Amino acid sequence: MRPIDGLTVLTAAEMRTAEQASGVDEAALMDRAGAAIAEVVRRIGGGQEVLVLCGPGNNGGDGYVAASALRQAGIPVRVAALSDPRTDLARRARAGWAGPVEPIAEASAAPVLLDALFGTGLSRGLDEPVVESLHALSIRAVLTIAVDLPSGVATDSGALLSAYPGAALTLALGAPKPAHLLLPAAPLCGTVRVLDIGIAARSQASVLPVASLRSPAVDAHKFSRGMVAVVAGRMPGASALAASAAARVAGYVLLIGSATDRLPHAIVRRRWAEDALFDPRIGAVVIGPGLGPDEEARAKLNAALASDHALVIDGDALRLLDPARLRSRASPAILTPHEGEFAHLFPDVKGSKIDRARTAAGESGATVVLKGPDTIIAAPTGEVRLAARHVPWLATAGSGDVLAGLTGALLAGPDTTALAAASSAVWLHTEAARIAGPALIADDLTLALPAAIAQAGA
Ligand SMILES: NC(=O)C1=CN([C@@H]2O[C@H](COP(=O)(O)OP(=O)(O)OC[C@H]3O[C@@H](n4cnc5c(N)ncnc54)[C@H](O)[C@@H]3O)[C@@H](O)[C@H]2O)[C@H](O)CC1
Ligand SMILES: [K+]
Repeated sequence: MRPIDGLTVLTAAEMRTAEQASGVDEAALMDRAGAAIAEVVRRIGGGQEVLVLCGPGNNGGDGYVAASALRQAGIPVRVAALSDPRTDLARRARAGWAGPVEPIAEASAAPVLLDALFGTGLSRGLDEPVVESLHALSIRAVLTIAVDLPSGVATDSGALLSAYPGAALTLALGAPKPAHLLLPAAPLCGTVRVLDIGIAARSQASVLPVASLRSPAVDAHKFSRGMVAVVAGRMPGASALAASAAARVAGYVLLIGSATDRLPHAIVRRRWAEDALFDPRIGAVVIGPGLGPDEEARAKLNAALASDHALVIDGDALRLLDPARLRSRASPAILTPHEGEFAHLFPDVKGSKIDRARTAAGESGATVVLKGPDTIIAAPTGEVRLAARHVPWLATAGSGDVLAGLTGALLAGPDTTALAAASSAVWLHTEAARIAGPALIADDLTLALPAAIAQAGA
């Protein structure tokens, strides 16, 4: 049983391909899955009675195998089914279960509820009477565990096809799926752990790994650690937050055109001028936090786009940007839109959150950080990282400005890529929020960054 950080994420179709490519007989895979599920249930169920709910497909098949293994281990276990099994594999698993099978509507509750109704094959919402039984049994259970996925969530989009009571634990088979990470499904999964069933998972998507940062090299100097220019605008507090966050990572932070001097003294200030960005030592420019919507903002964005620098484009600058202008630039760009900004930037891009982020990155040639409780980072290559953790306290003014500054600082650093910089920034941002704790304000995030950076190994 493994935590999901850094693991490859598979869609339902990719899971089927991986299963076929594994060379392992399908029945053997189901036996492994069922045995692994039973082992976890036995360990954490404390010997209490288990009720296994089995659906008609192979998710139900996993349930029958797990029930048989639990019974063999001496755990009291009952099985309730929706209908007879409909796949050969599930029929085989059902045949291996020596006990009775109750109709789900008549089943009485047990302290441990194992939901093996539907997995990756769910194609529509569960029938209403089934939803009602599931809720009634879950309310009376002490512990609800979902096999592979909570029954009712769409594997690839995380959409909720029918109401689900919520599991404490979801045991993902072989690999995490998008629904384990995307809203609204993700919180209904509870803790997600992966059971290894001997499948090699390959795809371009993975769960955001724990950031891995190195301390500065022994011979580091401030410029070799990275120099960031933060372009200020009409609301100086926002760029001050971005610069303050950047200063925790970069060796040198230049704040350009800011009207506030309420800043750490470590941040160097300069007036805005047409040539303000003409400094070859600049490793990345952050533009957007507090920039404003006016002509001056437009001129600053034009200057940033005309420069050779790597860019982090956030906030107000996303309202002014034509993403087509990024295509001709040689240096990387990172866009950090929330859903509203994304819709403004890419009005024709539709699909699941993963599809949209990936298409936008492919079209613009930029790395796209589509922010939200289920932040997704997509690179133009099609690579995608899905954030696994979220701290709701991050929904506060200035939080995005801190992320933009942090992203710029990491992008300006040595030996990195836009995808790596954005990934580490998102991880550090959440970790700083976790450390700052409830009722945080954005300023607290900058103060918590040293501890977050230490957690990332630096
Ligand atoms: N892929 C693997 O490596 C392994 C997967 N295992 C398990 O198998 C399921 C996927 O099984 P599948 O049979 O494809 O799908 P489901 O069990 O999710 O059920 C599909 C079944 O149900 C019908 N159906 C769909 N939606 C509904 C609905 N709302 N109401 C009624 N019926 C519905 C559909 O037509 C199918 O007949 C995967 O999640 C794993 O748990 C293996 O056992 C291990 C290897
Ligand atoms: K399930």
